[in-house]
Amino acid sequence: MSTLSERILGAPAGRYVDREVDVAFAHDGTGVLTREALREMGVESLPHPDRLRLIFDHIVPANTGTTATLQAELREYARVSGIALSDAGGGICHQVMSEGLVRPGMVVVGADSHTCTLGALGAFATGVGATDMAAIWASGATWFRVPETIAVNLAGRLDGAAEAKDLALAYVAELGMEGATYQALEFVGDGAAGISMSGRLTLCNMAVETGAKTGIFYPDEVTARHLGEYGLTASPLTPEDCCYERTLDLDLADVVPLVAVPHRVDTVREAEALAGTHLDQVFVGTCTNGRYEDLERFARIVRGKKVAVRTLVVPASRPVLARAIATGVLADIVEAGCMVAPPGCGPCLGAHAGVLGEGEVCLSTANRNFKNRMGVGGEIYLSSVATAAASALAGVIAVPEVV
Ligand SMILES: CC(C)[C@H](C(=O)O)[C@@H](O)C(=O)O
Ligand code: SF4
Repeated sequence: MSTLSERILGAPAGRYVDREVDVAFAHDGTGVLTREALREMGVESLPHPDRLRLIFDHIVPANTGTTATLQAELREYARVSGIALSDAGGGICHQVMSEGLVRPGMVVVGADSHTCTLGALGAFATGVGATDMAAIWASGATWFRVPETIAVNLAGRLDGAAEAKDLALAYVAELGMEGATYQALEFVGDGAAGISMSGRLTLCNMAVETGAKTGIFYPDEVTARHLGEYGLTASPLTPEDCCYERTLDLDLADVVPLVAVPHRVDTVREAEALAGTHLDQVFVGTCTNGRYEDLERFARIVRGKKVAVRTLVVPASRPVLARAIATGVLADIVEAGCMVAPPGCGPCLGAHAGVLGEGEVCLSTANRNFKNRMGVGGEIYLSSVATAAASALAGVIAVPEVV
């Protein structure tokens, strides 16, 4: 009787295993460092370039000459070494990978902490540092300590204005920022089946905010439907009754709109308690909440109205942007007075396009609200898309209505 991580890694929790890696990716930031580490290690050719990917997303388009030069060098490196490149504007690495590049049962590593997002597809997906990534690129394999698992047992259905992001904030608050260090979170229970792939990606995305190695869903009909869009298939797997370190029971019907307050992700309050809080900016996007389903929900709320505060919407990938254009969702967002920036991380980590000034307050749909993250002296509140949309219209934090 094993957890899904144990089944994929092929050994019981606590054991160290060497595993071939199915896909290993880095972005424009960590890619530069990975390239540098490979140079220092004297590695010239890579054994499996077909399993590697570079995805430009963190600072796109480049914001300075230095960034542009580094990106140009990395672009050239990808070309000569045969590594597939998703260039600026293609989207955020985790979103790009979720669009047909990851299948259940795969071992996926990314040089970015939110690689756990891809556990939504039933893969064992985790983040590593750039030096580890260089070793993986050089050898095609790495070691893992098979994690112990916490079951997040979901019952019922989300209702009212609550969405998967509120559930994510609820479990992060419950476990705390170190509550699952080096463990895996397995999302199980009847309630898991009712969560869309977009919602699952949001839930797994935030696993690392509890210190977890990964978050993971069992492949089921929702997974099969998602993969089917890319011509891929998946066999369903069901949880075995086993060996969890602990079980966190959550009733989805109890989840209400929540907001994480500065400067900790696990300091969460009901949106209602914060209603009226001053805002200078609303930011909708990121690997947490920049998918089509998110943009569509946002558009449904702001359609035919005008935002009352600076609002920035950043699609998570080019396909997300293209679909939002095709369906009219983007026009609704633009007509409501929002700015739209090219697919990528946007201002999530304070590098460009939407950085906060001293004392400015942002309500963001991202996953981290650490001090100074979006700009020195800025304050970040984290919420769902619906709460962000209601707040953008109100100009202050507001509770979303059921739509
Ligand atoms: C820049 C990068 C290494 C970082 C991460 O790994 O998470 C970033 O994506 C973030 O969200 O803080
Ligand atoms: S969107 Fe934000 S959290 Fe996600 S990878 Fe980019 S910087 Fe990191």
